[in-house]
Amino acid sequence: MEGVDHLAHERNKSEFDVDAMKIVWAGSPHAFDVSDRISKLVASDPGFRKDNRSTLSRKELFKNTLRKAAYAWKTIVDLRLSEEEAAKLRFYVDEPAFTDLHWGMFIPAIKGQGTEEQQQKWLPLAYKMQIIGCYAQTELGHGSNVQGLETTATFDPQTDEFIIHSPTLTSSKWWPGGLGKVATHAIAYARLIVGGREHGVNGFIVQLRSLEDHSPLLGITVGDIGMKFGNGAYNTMDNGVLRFDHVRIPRNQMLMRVSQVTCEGKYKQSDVPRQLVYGTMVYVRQTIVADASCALSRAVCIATRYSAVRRQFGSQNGGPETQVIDYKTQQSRLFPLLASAYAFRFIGEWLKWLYADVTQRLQANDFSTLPEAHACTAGLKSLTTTATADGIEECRKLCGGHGYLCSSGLPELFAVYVPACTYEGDNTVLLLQVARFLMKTVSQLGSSKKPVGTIAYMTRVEHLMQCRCGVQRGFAELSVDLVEAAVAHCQLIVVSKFIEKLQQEIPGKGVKQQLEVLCNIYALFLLHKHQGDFLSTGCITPKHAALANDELRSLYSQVRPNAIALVDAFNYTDHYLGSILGCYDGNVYPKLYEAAWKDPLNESVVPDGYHQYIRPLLKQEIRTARL
Ligand SMILES: CCCCCCCC/C=C\CCCCCCCCCCC/C=C/C(=O)SCCNC(=O)CCNC(=O)[C@H](O)C(C)(C)COP(=O)(O)OP(=O)(O)OC[C@H]1O[C@@H](n2cnc3c(N)ncnc32)[C@H](O)[C@@H]1OP(=O)(O)O
Ligand SMILES: Cc1cc2nc3c(=O)[nH]c(=O)nc-3n(C[C@H](O)[C@H](O)[C@H](O)COP(=O)(O)OP(=O)(O)OC[C@H]3O[C@@H](n4cnc5c(N)ncnc54)[C@H](O)[C@@H]3O)c2cc1C
Repeated sequence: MEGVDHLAHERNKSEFDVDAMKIVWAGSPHAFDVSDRISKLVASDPGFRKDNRSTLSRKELFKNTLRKAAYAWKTIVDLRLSEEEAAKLRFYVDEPAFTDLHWGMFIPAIKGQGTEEQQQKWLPLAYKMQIIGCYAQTELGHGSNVQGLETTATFDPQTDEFIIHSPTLTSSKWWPGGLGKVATHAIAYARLIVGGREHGVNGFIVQLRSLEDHSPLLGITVGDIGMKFGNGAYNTMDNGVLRFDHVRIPRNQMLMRVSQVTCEGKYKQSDVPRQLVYGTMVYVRQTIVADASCALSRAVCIATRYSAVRRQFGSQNGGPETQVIDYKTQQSRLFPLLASAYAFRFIGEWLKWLYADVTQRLQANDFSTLPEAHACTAGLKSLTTTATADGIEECRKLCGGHGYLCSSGLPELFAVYVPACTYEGDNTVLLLQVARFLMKTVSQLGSSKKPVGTIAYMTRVEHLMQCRCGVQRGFAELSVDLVEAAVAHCQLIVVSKFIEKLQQEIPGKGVKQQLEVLCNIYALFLLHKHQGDFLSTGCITPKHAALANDELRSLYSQVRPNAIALVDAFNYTDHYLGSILGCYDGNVYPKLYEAAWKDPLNESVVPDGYHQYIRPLLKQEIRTARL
């Protein structure tokens, strides 16, 4: 039935003020207002239609993305949207594009690693999109090992230029988004060579394509690396390959905040740490953490609404069957994900604060919190993206067979999201960085350097002092355990920050109580999942483990009447969700039925290929049967 809210009875059950929860989710009344306005603007504009992505060929898909990006830019300019509104527009347009790398990495790299002069020259062009940039770091042979990159940038004092060169096949740049077909410029990372001496990897602004006709400049070979996982999904992005054949660029196109090369060919290092060359990655990891809650909450919203619509078994005297959301097993898989979505929302907020704080300190030449910021961004990026990718897949399974249909929105969401476990640092490689930071902290326990911030708890964990000799046995040998320790450390941060959030004043009837329930679910579910570790280390007794389990069951019952309202609080439009199973009104079956008939395969009753392949088969069977 059109216009009927099939989930109204669920909404009526809720015990808290959903509008107040929407503000908590958005971060502030202002953030809610911007998000609400822009999401409706995108949803109501046919120019941002996205329901046909999975049926387009790669070429059609890519051209459509170019159109959308241009249309989005025109909307931003025509409506004079603020930076915050433009970022929201990008979010709700919901289509990875070259613009992500331009705004998300190229511009931040110039801001973070360029001198004042370089920023003044390049940023105005980039802000107006008169040049389009990408971030070309990864090569065919090396991604994680940044120091292993092979591209060279050799200074030529005769001409005051750098010669950028790809000496081997494996030095070809490989993966950068936006590079394949669009970017006019790249921040290319290369080994700096001055006067025959190497000075590590640095970033260089290199023009790739003509600003007149888009053809590659002399010495540049560039193209797309090909189809990626899933239909639609990340194939809207032109991840590229790039080779340099002795490409010359002016000296002042080396990003010179961290180190400089003079026209006489002198190499100088600033008094800022070399690791700032990696600063753009820290920035993006922080944004990826903030984004994880969006992707997970979207999947959870779909699975929760559908679980309330779907009924299987349990009919009594001809009455309705049981809603699958009422099965305890369904709740035990779904509600921890709902709790995780909220937990990641708050950890994303906190990390944003931490990043702003470290940025401010760096500007004042205080580098003391950089290692912690690196460990937090790396570790939380790893934790939240792994949990989100796994969570989206679990939501697909929670939706049974219909979850496997593209119209559920879940296959594409998974395919778009899962590379987040790899890009901006492979998740295991990043956890090893956290482990290294933790072990460094352990080695300093007992010295005058007291751990602060997220590692302050270490002074209270006495047995860590005894661990020190164990780690000396070899980091690599113990790396599997160290990675587990790194995850545990990051989980502790997530739980602590959720608890801290609850210590703040949170207005709205019942809102805080709901968040307390979710926080307890998040923490107790972890305890339950890892009870073997907790028991074997004597942190809990079997009685504690059993109590935790009982408490979890009770918490799930408390969430149940509020589940639909808790996902309504994400305030997602049907356009953004892109899912028949997750539609607001819960009118799933008629919509699924209608959508099936719109599939291109159903355009004709008899399929193309019938005369060529089906009919001859059938005729052959008849002949065989007659024999
Ligand atoms: C539709 C159109 C709309 C238009 C709308 C327009 C408006 C739009 C507005 C906004 C849109 C914005 C959208 C943004 C979205 C962004 C999308 C992003 C997409 C992502 C695409 C992907 C990009 C990439 O993948 S880029 C490549 C990333 N590569 C990696 O991450 C490589 C991983 N490897 C490393 O990071 C390192 O090599 C390493 C850390 C693993 C090891 O490095 P190494 O040099 O070997 O270092 P090591 O010896 O281990 O350590 C030396 C010491 O340095 C410390 N350290 C390491 N890294 C860092 C760091 N980053 N910061 C600080 N310190 C670091 C390390 O701990 C060591 O310290 P110690 O004290 O010596 O122990
Ligand atoms: C969709 C997508 C978009 C991307 N966009 C960009 C971009 O815009 N710009 C850009 O420069 N790059 C980009 N990349 C590249 C990306 O950053 C790298 O792929 C990523 O950093 C992982 O590096 P790798 O491919 O070298 O993996 P590898 O390091 O080869 O990883 C392979 C395996 O080895 C393991 N491994 C590696 N090193 C260690 C170690 N020290 N100890 C233990 N295990 C280890 C890993 O855990 C993994 O299991 C993109 C990648 C993808 C998938």
